[in-house]
Amino acid sequence: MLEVRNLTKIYRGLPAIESINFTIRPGEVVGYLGPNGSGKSTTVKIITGLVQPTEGGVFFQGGNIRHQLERYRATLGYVPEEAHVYTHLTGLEYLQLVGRLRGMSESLIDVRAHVLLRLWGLESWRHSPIALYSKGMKQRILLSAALLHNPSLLIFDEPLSGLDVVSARIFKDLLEELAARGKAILYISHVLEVVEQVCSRVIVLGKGKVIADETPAGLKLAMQRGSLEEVFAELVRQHDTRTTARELAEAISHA
Ligand SMILES: Nc1ncnc2c1ncn2[C@@H]1O[C@H](COP(=O)(O)OP(=O)(O)OP(=O)(O)O)[C@@H](O)[C@H]1O
Repeated sequence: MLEVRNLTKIYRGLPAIESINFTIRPGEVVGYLGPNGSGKSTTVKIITGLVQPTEGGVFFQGGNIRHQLERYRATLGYVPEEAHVYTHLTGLEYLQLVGRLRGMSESLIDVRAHVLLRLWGLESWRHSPIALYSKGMKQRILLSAALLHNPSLLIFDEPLSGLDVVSARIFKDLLEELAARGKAILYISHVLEVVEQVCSRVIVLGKGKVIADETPAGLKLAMQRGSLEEVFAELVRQHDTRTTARELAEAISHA
């Protein structure tokens, strides 16, 4: 469904990502992992059509997204890590705004918004400004906004951020339901324990390049490691974290 082909982005002469290739098929939940600065956000900005690549392209159902940006965006649901929400709007007004921007009919917006608000436990807050919502409530509104138009491609960047245990559980089960309904899902996160639970495949980035694209089980087997976290540490050759932690603690205790 989504094909990222030979994607390169150069900022000020330096590559943020270099020759990235991968596909996401319907029904797949693909984890996109990498250390800070490895190029995850840059890839997502290009996939969502916000930034143009220096080379390569993103193809949705065979066509380059640049030639069908509006139609493509209508099939895309995106939950960014740091969202700018109009906090003076109520939860219901925000969903109505998002639905109108996506060209949905008023009656469909009304039905879907009420169901989503009820299922996320936000019904009694629907007429309150988002400014009064807790972090987890805001996150549930963002998830609702991404799902409102029933997109076929979903991109979630740290979607569990701020969610309590029950909401996080609902979200993880929801991912399974959406995948079973043929959605293609890209899941960006540093929480590898969850990635291992929810992703059918993981792509690991290191310094702007894909260094692994495998199932979590395949990666663990190939690298003879017990958890995805150990595989990740090995792949990106993270330095000795214990020593760095000790040096940090010592640095602040010596004036
Ligand atoms: N607008 C920009 N101008 C210049 N350099 C940029 C720009 N955006 C990103 N970069 C650089 O590109 C590289 C990749 O950054 P990116 O934000 O994609 O990484 P990331 O994997 O999302 O990191 P994090 O996990 O910290 O969010 C970094 O070296 C970053 O400094």
